[in-house]
Amino acid sequence: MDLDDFEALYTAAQTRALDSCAINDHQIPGITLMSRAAEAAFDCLIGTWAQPECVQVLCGTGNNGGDGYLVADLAHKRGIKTTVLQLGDADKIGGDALLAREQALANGVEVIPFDDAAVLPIGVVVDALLGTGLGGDVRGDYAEAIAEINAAGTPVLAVDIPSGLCADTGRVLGTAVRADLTVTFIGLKRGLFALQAPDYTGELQFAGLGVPAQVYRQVPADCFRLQLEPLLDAMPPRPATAHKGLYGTVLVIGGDYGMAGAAALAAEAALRCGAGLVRVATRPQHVAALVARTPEIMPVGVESGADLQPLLDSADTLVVGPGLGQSPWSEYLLQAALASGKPMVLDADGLNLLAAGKVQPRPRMIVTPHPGEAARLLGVSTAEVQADRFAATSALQQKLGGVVVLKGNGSLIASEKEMLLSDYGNPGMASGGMGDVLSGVIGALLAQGQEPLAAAALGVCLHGAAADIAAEEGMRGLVATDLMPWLRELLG
Ligand SMILES: NC(=O)C1=CN([C@@H]2O[C@H](COP(=O)(O)OP(=O)(O)OC[C@H]3O[C@@H](n4cnc5c(N)ncnc54)[C@H](O)[C@@H]3O)[C@@H](O)[C@H]2O)[C@H](O)CC1
Ligand SMILES: [K+]
Repeated sequence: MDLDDFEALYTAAQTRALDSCAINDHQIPGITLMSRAAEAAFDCLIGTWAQPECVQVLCGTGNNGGDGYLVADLAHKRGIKTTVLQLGDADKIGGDALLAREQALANGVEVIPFDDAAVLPIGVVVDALLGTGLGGDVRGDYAEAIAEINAAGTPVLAVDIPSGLCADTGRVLGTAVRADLTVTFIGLKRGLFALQAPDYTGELQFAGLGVPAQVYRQVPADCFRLQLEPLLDAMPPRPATAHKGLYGTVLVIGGDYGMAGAAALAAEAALRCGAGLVRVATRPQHVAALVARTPEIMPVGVESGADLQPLLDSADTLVVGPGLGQSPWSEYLLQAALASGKPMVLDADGLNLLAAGKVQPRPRMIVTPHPGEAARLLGVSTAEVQADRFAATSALQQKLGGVVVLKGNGSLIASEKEMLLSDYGNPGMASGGMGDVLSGVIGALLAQGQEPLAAAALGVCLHGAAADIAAEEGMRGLVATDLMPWLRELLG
């Protein structure tokens, strides 16, 4: 996998390092960067809303506010009625932000203390309150200003990041601006793609501000935003001499009483993603139903060790967990699967048995927890996992080894060295069975020779992209089976 194919994502600290590298090592003055940021934001504003009747710019006392003053200056010069509502104590403004404020004032821009004004429900509002300098939950007037922006009912452009959104995690820190458009500078912040961020950023535009490429080599990123196309290119074309033996045998292990459907979904997804053969080790009572649903899969009823071993021997890849349950039967099957040493995707109840200490992890697994399963595996609350998904995913990877997929908005895929983010997918995926399909997708890609990280990355993006197409007919009522035709179409 070539990470150069993907956009780098940065933390707030890394973005500040990019800024200072551009300023100190490449002699681009901070005020020049700020002017370029303002020009980029203003161009997006005009490009989106043409000539608004007025522009209200809410400015904080830091450099995000500095950007805002220069946006106001540009709007004023364009003949647009412009007002700056200024938060905080003007005496606190320094550095480049002070230069920007002085420039706007000198050019006749109206600047009013926020305390003496209100956000009016007219024109376009520009949010230049808080950027990457946000520290902790939004305090005092800033919270009030955000509430007024969100209540004004006008189009909102957020400068760099919607104020109140954490650039590192995507969390809303108390409150945040709901923007229609966010123009972010120099580096894509990873928080713009995680958790609730899409509900707050609106359309996202990036402006590099003419920072030399060398700066990005001097400040390396440790997280990358996946794109489906380059990952698909890694799947080799099928030769004329293709036969099913070339594309691996996937063994799905699961489907305890009442949960045969989970195993069926994983098995069908594996077939739809190109596995050569798919077998299912499940309760004997489920065999007929599974065959009836998908005649191409080969379910085998297992109750004892003797039954399972031949299936493990003939499999290239295991998908353990869909509908596995947590009974003694479940535990036995998982123990045997782990002992086989075969490449494995471990999901659902397989993860819960692992978290309960019923089995020990082994290297080279791909685990695919949702936040609750990750929380159990880490011994923390789900809220703690969601509070910093990046940290939780790294911690779980360090604990288990192998590859960890933390599902949810902005799914994360981590190996020992890499952290990858997929922002494919949509809220319609919040329905039972989606995780079972994902585990089958990844199992099929592993069986076809993809390395674990590549199989997980492609599988997550494929799964989310298929759901995005299926959701075009409506998010509510989107079910896991709806993904099947699109998995096949996207893989080609
Ligand atoms: N560095 C550059 O050359 C460029 C920076 N850009 C813009 O600058 C901001 C980052 O600016 P910074 O001064 O570091 O911080 P902020 O303006 O984001 O905020 C600091 C400001 O806010 C107050 N504050 C912090 N936390 C809170 C809180 N929880 N509640 C209330 N108030 C808070 C703090 O007191 C400061 O006054 C970056 O995002 C870009 O927009 C240029 O774009 C590029 C050049
Ligand atoms: K902002």
